[in-house]
Amino acid sequence: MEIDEAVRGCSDRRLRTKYGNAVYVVQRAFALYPFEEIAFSFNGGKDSTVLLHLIRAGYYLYKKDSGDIAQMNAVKNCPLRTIYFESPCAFPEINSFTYETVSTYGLPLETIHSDFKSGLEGLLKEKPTKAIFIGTRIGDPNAVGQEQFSPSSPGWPPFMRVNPILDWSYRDVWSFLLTCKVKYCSLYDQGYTSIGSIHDTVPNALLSDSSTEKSFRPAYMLTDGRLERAGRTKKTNPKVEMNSVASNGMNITEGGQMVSRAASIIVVGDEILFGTTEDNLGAALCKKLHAIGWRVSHVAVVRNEIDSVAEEVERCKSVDDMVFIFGGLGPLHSDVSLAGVAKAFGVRLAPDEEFEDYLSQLMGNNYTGDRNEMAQLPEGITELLHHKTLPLPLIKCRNVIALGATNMVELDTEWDCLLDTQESGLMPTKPFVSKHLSTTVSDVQIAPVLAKLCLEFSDVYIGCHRISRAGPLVVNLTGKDNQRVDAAAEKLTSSFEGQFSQVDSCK
Ligand SMILES: Cc1cc2nc3c(=O)[nH]c(=O)nc-3n(C[C@H](O)[C@H](O)[C@H](O)COP(=O)(O)O)c2cc1C
Ligand SMILES: Nc1ncnc2c1ncn2[C@@H]1O[C@H](COP(=O)(O)OP(=O)(O)OP(=O)(O)O)[C@@H](O)[C@H]1O
Ligand SMILES: [Mg+2]
Repeated sequence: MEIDEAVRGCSDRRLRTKYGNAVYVVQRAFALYPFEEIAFSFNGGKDSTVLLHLIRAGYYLYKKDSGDIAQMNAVKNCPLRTIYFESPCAFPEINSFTYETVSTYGLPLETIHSDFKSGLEGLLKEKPTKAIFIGTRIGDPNAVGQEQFSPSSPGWPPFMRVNPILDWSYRDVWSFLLTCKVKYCSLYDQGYTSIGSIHDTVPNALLSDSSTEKSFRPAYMLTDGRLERAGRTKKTNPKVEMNSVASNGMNITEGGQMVSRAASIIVVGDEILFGTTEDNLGAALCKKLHAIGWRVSHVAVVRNEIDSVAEEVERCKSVDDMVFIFGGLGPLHSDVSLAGVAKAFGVRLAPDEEFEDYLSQLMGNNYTGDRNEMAQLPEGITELLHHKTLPLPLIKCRNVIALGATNMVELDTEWDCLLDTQESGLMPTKPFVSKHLSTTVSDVQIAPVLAKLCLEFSDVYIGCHRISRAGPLVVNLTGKDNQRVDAAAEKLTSSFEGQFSQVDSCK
């Protein structure tokens, strides 16, 4: 079978893996559903062209595996029911390619002249249809939340959507089409990278050829697959969303500067909970945040477990402006932090080509394993924060930033990069001012005075700690308004004339 031979014989390991997974899904679909109750949704687009050839290969392998040797010669093609929703707004090139292709491959075509939903209702009424192959890929607006086998949505007629190329990237699609040397719609050679209707689709401006004004380079030359839909004028891919920063009601600006922002820190590490290692990065990050006027509301240490991470992220992301997460990043079994973040946001992990490029530049082909786990990032919510001093960009999922630092030096570097990168959202706010007052007055005497002071100065943080049970008590007054901190300190010291002395820090 020419497709199977072309891919298995090629040197592109990633393509071979993607192909293997996709034809496996195709074969399982043939094993699960009667052949006559499966349909193939084909529209002449590049993704459905890939799918066509995967279905042909998968069908061949399915027949081969089921020992149907007698039929093997006849299984050159796969006469699967094919549905095409034809629209008067389709490009003529798409129409002609669709008709030509079904004829070349002997596909029985059912053309539908209505919208998807009512067309499918009609189809299911007419003929039992249990499963439909669709060329949906991650990054398509309708792909979020889908799996390789996803039942149709509520409100839609009941069938199984089978998405064999769900995890394929733009580049995978072109590697496949070019490796297999199969025909695709001519529009893709004229700079179209994703094709909708004639009213909302133009060639992708990123492929415009500067030497000749009106010509465009072919679609396979687009290097950044995330810009595949740049030629689609109406619907855009919401993959990279604006930061959604939780409001804590304190983010008023003063002279253009944020007054207060709050962060929480999640440290992921079983070994910290076992007591075998100590976390010092969390404490260092608290200091750094404090130094730029951010309040840290919460530091948590959680297990290397998806649910533990997800629960903590879920709690923090909605109450704090920003959440920092340390540990549990990488290819090991215990590196589940990003899976936890994805779960907290209700999305799943999906391959990110750009991140994968960074990984392969850094580590060659050794990092991947067959499924490139390290390049899987939470789908639709991830932004990469680049900085020239970082070998790998930092990962930001809405208001959660994953830090890869494992020691102080690395933390210092990552921190400087975050401050230097506007997209991080880590803006310095009005700095805190603090006064530390030490006294030997007994707790019993000081308690009612401090309680009253807290009520009167609710905008000043008033905390106390002791170095030892018998030693002096240090009262810490921290706030954003110098005068208010001074006034609170004045009030406290005047209540205990001569019994307080100011110290430089908490020590
Ligand atoms: C065979 C088929 C099945 C579909 N099933 C669903 C579905 O279950 N739920 C849904 O919301 N949309 C469904 N859709 C619609 C797609 O989500 C999407 O709107 C469609 O592919 C158009 O994409 P476009 O708007 O980018 O052209 C289906 C489309 C097709 C062709
Ligand atoms: N008009 C249609 N008729 C039949 N199937 C369709 C139609 N439109 C979309 N589909 C199904 O939905 C899938 C996803 O559509 P989409 O437009 O994203 O991909 P494509 O058309 O194959 O490629 P491209 O992204 O380049 O347009 C298709 O591969 C096909 O299975
Ligand atoms: Mg299309």
